[in-house]
Amino acid sequence: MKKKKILIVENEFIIADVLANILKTAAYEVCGIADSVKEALEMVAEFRPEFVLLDIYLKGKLTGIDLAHQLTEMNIPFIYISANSNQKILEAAKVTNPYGFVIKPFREKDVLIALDIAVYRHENHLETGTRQNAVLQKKAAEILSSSITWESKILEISKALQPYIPFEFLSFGTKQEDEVSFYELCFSRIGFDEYQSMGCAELMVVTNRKRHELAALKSNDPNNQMATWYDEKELEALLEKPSLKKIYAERYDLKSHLSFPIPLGNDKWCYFNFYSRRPDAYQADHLILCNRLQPLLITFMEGMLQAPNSPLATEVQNYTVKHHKASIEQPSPFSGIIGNSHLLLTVFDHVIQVSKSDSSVLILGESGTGKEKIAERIHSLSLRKEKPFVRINCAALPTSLIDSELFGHEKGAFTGAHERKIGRFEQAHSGTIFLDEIGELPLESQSKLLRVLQEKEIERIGGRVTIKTDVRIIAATNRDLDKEVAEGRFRLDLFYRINVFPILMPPLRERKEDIADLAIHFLNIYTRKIGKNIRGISPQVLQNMKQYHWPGNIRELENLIERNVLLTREDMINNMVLPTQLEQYASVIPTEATVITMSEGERAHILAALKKCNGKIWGQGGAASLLNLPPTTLNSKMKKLGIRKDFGS
Ligand SMILES: Nc1ncnc2c1ncn2[C@@H]1O[C@H](COP(=O)(O)OP(=O)(O)OP(=O)(O)O)[C@@H](O)[C@H]1O
Repeated sequence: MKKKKILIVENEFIIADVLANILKTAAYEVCGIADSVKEALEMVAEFRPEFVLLDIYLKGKLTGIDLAHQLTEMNIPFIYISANSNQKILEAAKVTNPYGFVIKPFREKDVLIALDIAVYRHENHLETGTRQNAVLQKKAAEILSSSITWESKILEISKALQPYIPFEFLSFGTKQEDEVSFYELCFSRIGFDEYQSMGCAELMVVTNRKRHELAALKSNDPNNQMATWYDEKELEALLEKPSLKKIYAERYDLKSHLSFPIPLGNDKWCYFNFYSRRPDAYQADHLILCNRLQPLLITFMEGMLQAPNSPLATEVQNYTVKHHKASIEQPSPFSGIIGNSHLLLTVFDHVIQVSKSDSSVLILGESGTGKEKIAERIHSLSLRKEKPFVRINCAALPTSLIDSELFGHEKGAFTGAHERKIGRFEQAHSGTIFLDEIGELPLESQSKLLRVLQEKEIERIGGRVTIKTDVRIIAATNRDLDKEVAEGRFRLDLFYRINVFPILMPPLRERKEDIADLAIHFLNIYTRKIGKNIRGISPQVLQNMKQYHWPGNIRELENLIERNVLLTREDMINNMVLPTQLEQYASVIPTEATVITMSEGERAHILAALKKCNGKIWGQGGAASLLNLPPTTLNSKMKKLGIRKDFGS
């Protein structure tokens, strides 16, 4: 095997020397030792290391964290080796997404295991990248050769990008050349595979503006020539002036943005402008991805220039887009998993992205958010779908039985082992094992599990032979594993090994738009099961359900619907007792003991804030900042609650 080239960035000579010796003995190639960011960058340029081990404090003003950001942009993986325990610095280091973290003083073993895990994770990352490119290339060729309309082709390529660059809204357009020409095509995501399209004609109707007015607004947008991302704050700053982007952001409640320009030759440019409702959907990683995808998209757009009726080649002014909704031709891979909120759609995108690979997946989220459901779906969409899916709940087994449950035992291995037992890993051979509640696994079993993951072989308890296993790992936990690692209850090396592809399940209170659909879904299930004829749930009950905070998430909602189906005597659920949150509102609304609904409480709260700010919403001293809400969210809440800007209602 080729020796991996490693650069050490460490200002303490003795430690650097010890590290170099450890690495050389383990057959790594140390291509240099730098003691400052400046020197490190020179060595990176000269030797192109495959990995960097870096300390946080170095010679000079710049730190290892500054270097880490640059390494990310150059796509060079790194591991921190540091004695720093300052929480703020550790947080800043974590944001740079290292491949590992070794704490000083370290043992030889710590460094080698961290490197081993980092190499595994990076290879996984590269494999995913190569696969992504191959998949996209194939997809782009299929789209180009298909006989669908021009705008459908743009939609299809945007959809193909969705798993890699997530968006709830996308505008595709050309650079604004003059005051008259104007070309924009927008897609708003309304379901997993459902998008609503808008062309120039619709934009004119929706915004109540003429073409030249839209053109003037668009000319206020910056013409980036490189992919650029904007988080919530940066987007707010970008949208201070009236512009087309501002209209989109306000109308669709968009919080972050990534502009991805594609050069078409002769100083012509087109743009894929991605927007998300999440404030932090785009990061530096996306710029690397854009860089990688740009050649592919240039080829695609060149193909599109040749396509019949290409608005890029013909007179743009004559072009209008028919309003259409993307049709769903195939059954959704997520049927049975209810919800259309953008947070859940992001989870679906991640599932699609990871399911075909063999990467380990770590599903994080509160209890009852659907982690197991997602784990099953990853398996059923994977190439292992015909093979076993074996679930084990690490919290449900007594410590003494975990090892024999996971790895099996031989007859007579311990008192009570009357028969040979095949463990779950063996049962899952060539399939998937789902380690639920992995955060509960005792430390001793964690070491054994790590060994199995590294060596891909197991030994039954009391057995002498090693058995090869080929098992894909999906783990889930509702614990904060970072904290568990920090407090010594979870092994750092195991954490890095399983945390290759994290998927975060949103709590129900953050996707309230899914509550009504879920409630109806469970109502249908339980009326059928229990044999009652209940037509629906009253709007008022649904409204109250939306105000509730659902600590038990979907499981709690499911149980509540089941109970209400049992209890209801009418043909409609008109009453539902929910644990109240009224105490929370009591301090906000100083009325007598009058019971008010949640929306009344929200309305009173907003009105009070508007009054205090004299009706000002945006900027400093505005109601939005007082309520700690983005102004766009406050605006849409006001619209929903029927509060006018002059704060009448
Ligand atoms: N989006 C969804 N649509 C329909 N049913 C769902 C959805 N998400 C979860 N459920 C249902 O909610 C219940 C809880 O889901 P699940 O067991 O997957 O959650 P979990 O996060 O694994 O919980 P725990 O951490 O407690 O094990 C299950 O009955 C599951 O079928």
